Amino acid sequence: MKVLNTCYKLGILHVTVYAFSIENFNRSKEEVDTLFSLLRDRLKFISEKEESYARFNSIRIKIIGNRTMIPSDILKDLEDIEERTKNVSSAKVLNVCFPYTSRDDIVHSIQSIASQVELKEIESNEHITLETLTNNMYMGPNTPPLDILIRTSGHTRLSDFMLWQCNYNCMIEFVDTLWPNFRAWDIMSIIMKWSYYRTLQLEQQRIMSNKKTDNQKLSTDILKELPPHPPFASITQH
Ligand SMILES: CC(C)=CCC/C(C)=C/CC/C(C)=C/COP(=O)(O)OP(=O)(O)O
Repeated sequence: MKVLNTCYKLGILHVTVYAFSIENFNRSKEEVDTLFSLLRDRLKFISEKEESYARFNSIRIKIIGNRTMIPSDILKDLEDIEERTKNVSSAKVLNVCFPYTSRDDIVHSIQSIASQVELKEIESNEHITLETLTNNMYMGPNTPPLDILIRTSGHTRLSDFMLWQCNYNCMIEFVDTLWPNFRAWDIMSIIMKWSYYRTLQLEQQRIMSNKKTDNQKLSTDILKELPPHPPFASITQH
């Protein structure tokens, strides 16, 4: 909640967490059963304690992923939370990926498009476009672009998370911190870093559009005009 609140306070209204991957079903039955029973307890707690629920009340919670894989009692509780938070007045969204993998998301998107049109129309290719694929992902249409993807725990792999959404400008940040130790400051330092690089990028674009000189001179000019490296860079390098 602290990380989430920091994001919302800094104006990041869409936050997505990878709660459980489809691959996680391959862990031992004992581990999967334990995780699901933890989830059952937690869901019961959220539903029973109005006070706890109220903390979530201004946040729209969406379940992103393959619902056919969720046990029916858990799915019912999750959809109940989705329903109760669907019309919240604020624009804050928490996407919970459960159970999810990007490749399943992409297959689901294509299947969803195929179910909407005749097979012979699909053959003409006009229905499979960047836009239709994006709009039919589990996140649904009108989802803002992904700006920052953070992988905790020191692993430098994405474990099949948001591959489609990692577009040209997305910053991917790998941190050594384990998720239970991840604090508001960790998210703040990453956002400051992103904000610096984004400013840099926009500044480069501005300078490029203002200058009509040769490329060699252009890169020297840009270097001279850019702001100095931020003091917080050393903090993000553990
Ligand atoms: C109550 C509840 C549902 C708890 C879920 C806890 C849990 C298993 C979280 C996993 C989160 C996740 C999908 C991490 C991806 O990396 P990974 O470590 O799974 O990927 P890897 O296989 O690439 O290491």
